[in-house]
Amino acid sequence: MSDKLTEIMAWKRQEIAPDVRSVSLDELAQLHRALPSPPSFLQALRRSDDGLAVIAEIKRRSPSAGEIAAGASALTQAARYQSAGADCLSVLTDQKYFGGTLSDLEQVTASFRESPPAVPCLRKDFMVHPIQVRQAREAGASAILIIVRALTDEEIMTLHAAATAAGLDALFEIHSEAELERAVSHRAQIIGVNNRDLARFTTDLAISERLIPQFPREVVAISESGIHRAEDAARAKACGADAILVGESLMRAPDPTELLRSFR
Ligand SMILES: O=C(O)c1ccccc1NCC(=O)[C@H](O)[C@H](O)COP(=O)(O)O
Repeated sequence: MSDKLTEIMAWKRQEIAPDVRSVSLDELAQLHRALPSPPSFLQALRRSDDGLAVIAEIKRRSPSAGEIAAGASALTQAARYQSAGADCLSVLTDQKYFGGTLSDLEQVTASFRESPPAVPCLRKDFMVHPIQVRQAREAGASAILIIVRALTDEEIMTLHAAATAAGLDALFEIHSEAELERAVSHRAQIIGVNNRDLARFTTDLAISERLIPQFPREVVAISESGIHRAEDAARAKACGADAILVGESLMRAPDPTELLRSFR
């Protein structure tokens, strides 16, 4: 595992420790039945026009970029993405490294319920325990993130089962062939290639170009990170990506609608 990711994961385990308790699959299934069903993340990624789906990320800062949009309102940004026609949103809920909160996610999903269309939201955080899956479901998320390299197979199995019981999709994030193999062995339906090397903070779309053609046919393929312009999106599409996940360039764009259109 990379140094920064090791540091973030260690912090995350420490941060959630006070909230950790046993969370059964029954409890999550009951919660799922009690709450309104979130819109499907998986379905939104499978565009009927065969175009590239866009997952637009709300991200105020990051370890690699530093401040991106300090103090930006998650609600305002979500409304901009919604009117720009984003297929899904990714809402960073980690405070320490990314400046996000769970409350951002709650507010965004509530605003979509009040003013449709309800755009499916990924809880973008460093998941280590089913309690975070419960929080994600309560906050109105449609999906959670599973970073393959950061977790043991047992942890992945537990998180995946928890997500399924709670009615959430799981985005498996990978950066190598070995991680792809692990994601496939867990029957991942959605796999994202992170083009960012989390050790050196360089991004290289060639990682998507190498890995996505090796995906099983039925898996939804996402190219993540370092997508700034139409040509980057075209490269992702050309290697077989169904969707792209874009943070920094959309957060910095004076007009996300125009940039998002250019990606398609
Ligand atoms: O972005 C980082 O610096 C980072 C560092 C350590 C762990 C994860 C990190 N990023 C998470 C992401 O996956 C990106 O936010 C996402 O793919 C969007 O990337 P970008 O379009 O380049 O902002």
